[in-house]
Amino acid sequence: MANALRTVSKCGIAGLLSASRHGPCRLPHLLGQKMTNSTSSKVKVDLDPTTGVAVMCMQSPPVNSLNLELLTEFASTLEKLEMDKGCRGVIITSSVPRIFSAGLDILEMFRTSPEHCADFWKAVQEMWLKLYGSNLATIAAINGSSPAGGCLVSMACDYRIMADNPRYSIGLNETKLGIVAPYWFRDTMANTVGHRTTERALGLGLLYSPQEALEVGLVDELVPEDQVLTTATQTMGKWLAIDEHARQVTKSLMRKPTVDKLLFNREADVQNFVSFITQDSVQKNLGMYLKMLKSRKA
Ligand SMILES: CCCCC/C=C/C(=O)SCCNC(=O)CCNC(=O)[C@H](O)C(C)(C)COP(=O)(O)OP(=O)(O)OC[C@H]1O[C@@H](n2cnc3c(N)ncnc32)[C@H](O)[C@@H]1OP(=O)(O)O
Repeated sequence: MANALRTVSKCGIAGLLSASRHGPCRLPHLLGQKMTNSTSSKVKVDLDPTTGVAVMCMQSPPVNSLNLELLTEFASTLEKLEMDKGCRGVIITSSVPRIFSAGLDILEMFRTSPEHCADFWKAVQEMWLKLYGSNLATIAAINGSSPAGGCLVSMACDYRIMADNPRYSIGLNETKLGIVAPYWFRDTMANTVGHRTTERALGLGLLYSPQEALEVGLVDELVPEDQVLTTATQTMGKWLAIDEHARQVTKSLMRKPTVDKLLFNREADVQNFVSFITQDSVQKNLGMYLKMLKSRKA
């Protein structure tokens, strides 16, 4: 156990698990790797070496939809920060005006091959495992709308600060697309807002206004739009003031059972996703939803 707890500080909750079941955590080449500032095409990283706080900014216009490329970059960026001894906390935000993330990129799931759907879903799993299981203190600076997969990213952080703008919304609206949020989306929400609120939110595919999201506990704080990032930076100070080992082990105690559920069933979850999403009726629903998105513009 002592070894396992030491491993958690390098590899996150998934690392704790892989250390106990499968030997040391994956990607050993990243151990000790330093990451200061980087601008890959879809994720910009700015690590302040004096505070150890990195800002990870999604920059994939028009709506930061989580496609295979963005998901892969997101996960690998987070992994590098996790391994960087100079990094202790990450703030996740967006550079796209009015949008945090439009959620999973529907075009990755619409009329694509089963093989592509499987690759895409593995990338969604990987992003969530890395973020929900991260040892770093994580704060979502939600500076725009955040439906479905965008809400998942927010909920996977330790703390959520949202811009107080009634035009923005956040929630798991999958049923509105005629699709079903998988159990680990549900679990992440239930761990955040409780079972009954999740049941209602998922059943009705609710997108909450920031004020409603605050009332149900889906976000922790609302601030004026121009103060989202500064508030996130100040709040990060509080998380980093806690003894690091105590904070990490506590986070692991809270999240590990949820992480483990997926970690031990990844392949079955991929198969479930592929057989669900490739059904004609589901494809028809996605097609209608895409059409609706486009017709709103006309
Ligand atoms: C077992 C299955 C489980 C699967 C779990 C699924 C999880 C998901 O995340 S599914 C995705 C759910 N997302 C949504 O429902 C959001 C849809 N988008 C919107 O509501 C809006 O686009 C917006 C509020 C995010 C932004 O609105 P606005 O600024 O007015 O921008 P447009 O609507 O004009 O969008 C611009 C452009 O982007 C396309 N688009 C928007 N969202 C997506 C998306 N999630 N995937 C792919 N493409 C998206 C939209 O169609 C427009 O395209 P063009 O008309 O070609 O410009």
